Amino acid sequence: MIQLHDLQFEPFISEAEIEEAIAKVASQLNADYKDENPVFLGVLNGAFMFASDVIKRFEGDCEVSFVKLGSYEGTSTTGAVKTLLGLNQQLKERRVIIIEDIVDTGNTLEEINKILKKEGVADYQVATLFFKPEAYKKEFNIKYAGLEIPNKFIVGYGLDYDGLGRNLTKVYKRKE
Ligand SMILES: O=P(O)(O)OC[C@H]1O[C@H](OP(=O)(O)OP(=O)(O)O)[C@H](O)[C@@H]1O
Ligand code: HPA
Repeated sequence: MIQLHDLQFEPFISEAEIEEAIAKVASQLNADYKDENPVFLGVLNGAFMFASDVIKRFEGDCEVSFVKLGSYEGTSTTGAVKTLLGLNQQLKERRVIIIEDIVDTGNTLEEINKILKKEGVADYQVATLFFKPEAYKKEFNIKYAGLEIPNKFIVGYGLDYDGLGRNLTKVYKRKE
């Protein structure tokens, strides 16, 4: 059990399970994009760890870029996704893979959809380490999902509770 701010969290997903999920996504990305010179677009802050681990396993040429979006306060979404750091690279006619730590309600993804449509990319897909199907309310298909998880608030491996917990190497869920 760990404590972050006022809340307690219990172990939920082990390092081995995370490793296996990363390897699965990496092998799918290698199969689909190896000769495509894609752009990996990481969504900060949460995706920094997954981006590093999955992109290291990519075996073709690729480019890496980041945007910074935010919408969570405490353990819930505000519903308003703010762009805190926008694109700094031309993505016109490029194949883009959005790298997320988690897709939850899909609000963040919807905002990125808008950004990428304006850029005129060739196509884009999402690769996320964690996916909460019960919480997801949008149409866009989540093609690459490492692990589907129930609708619980989690921390660790990039994910935070009010700034804490991103450095944890396994994932914890909020104690009920
Ligand atoms: O599908 P959604 O409900 O939009 O949730 C997913 C988003 O929420 C988290 O970001 P957050 O807004 O907490 O910012 P952070 O990455 O800086 O922690 C996470 O990193 C995803 O980007
Ligand atoms: O379960 C979560 N934990 C931390 N941050 C998040 N952002 C969306 N869902 C989550």
